[in-house]
Amino acid sequence: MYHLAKSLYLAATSKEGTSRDLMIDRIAVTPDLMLTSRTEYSVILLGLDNAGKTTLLSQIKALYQPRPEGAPAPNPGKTVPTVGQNVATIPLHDMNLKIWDVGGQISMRGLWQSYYTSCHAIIFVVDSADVGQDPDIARLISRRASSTPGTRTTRGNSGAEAFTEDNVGIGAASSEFGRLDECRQVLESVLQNADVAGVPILVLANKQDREDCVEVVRIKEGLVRKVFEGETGGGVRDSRVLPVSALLGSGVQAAVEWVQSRVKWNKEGRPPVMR
Ligand SMILES: Nc1nc2c(ncn2[C@@H]2O[C@H](COP(=O)(O)OP(=O)(O)OP(=O)(O)O)[C@@H](O)[C@H]2O)c(=O)[nH]1
Ligand SMILES: [Mg+2]
Repeated sequence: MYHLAKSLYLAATSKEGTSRDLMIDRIAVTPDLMLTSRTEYSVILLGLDNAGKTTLLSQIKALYQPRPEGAPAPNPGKTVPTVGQNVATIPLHDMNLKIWDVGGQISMRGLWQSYYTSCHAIIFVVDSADVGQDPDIARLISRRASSTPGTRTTRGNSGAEAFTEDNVGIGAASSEFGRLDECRQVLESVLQNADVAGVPILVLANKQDREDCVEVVRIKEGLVRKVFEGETGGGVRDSRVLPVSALLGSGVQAAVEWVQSRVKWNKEGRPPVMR
């Protein structure tokens, strides 16, 4: 009787030990946990409404997020104007990128600053088909000065005309410069914000697949370089201008890789979070 009880006890305890070990093993290799217990950097997508931020996020998800075998790739072309935010966690080999896509309509832009203190990089998306064929902000400013001598206009902080829902947006009357001036003002206001001082910025000249788009070099020289070198440029930071088509996916991988390298370089200034 004693021997029977002892062997039953040993069998019970050794089985318990085995199953606990197995459980620990299984927890250690669960893919979900591997995803969540990693270095995480946050990226915000900014830019005017209709620039292509949500399309870009969908394309990044389609390229980087694992999906069940046989599942169709999501169609990044179907979007509605973003009210609020979309967010996705993108697993890369050495980090997770948590990408926040926030609405670009005027009424949404006030929310952007609540993302500034915790972001590690900014992607500013420009619609390359809506900045005119010669997107040079110097021309824009001199044209405005000569066409309105002595007239008074409503001005924003940086001397630009104040934009309202009525005079801008995709439904507004088109001008030779498209939405270049609005884009300049919005980019300047982002750079000027002290909460994003030193944060790397990638400017994407999007919609490069469209026939009426302007080349990335024109956007870089005429808009981005002038804004960065101007008095509202906001100090020293890593920056780059790249061409993409969020719709077709071209250039998207290079954009993600640029962000991936820069958040690491800047990790002393903005350390990642561990999840
Ligand atoms: N041809 C072309 N169209 C694009 C591209 N990217 C976006 N679009 C189109 O542009 C429109 C607006 O795209 P969204 O991604 O919704 O723009 P958004 O920046 O998120 O706009 P908000 O949410 O209002 O801030 C949609 O019709 C997209 O299909 C692109 O690379 N090429
Ligand atoms: Mg959107």
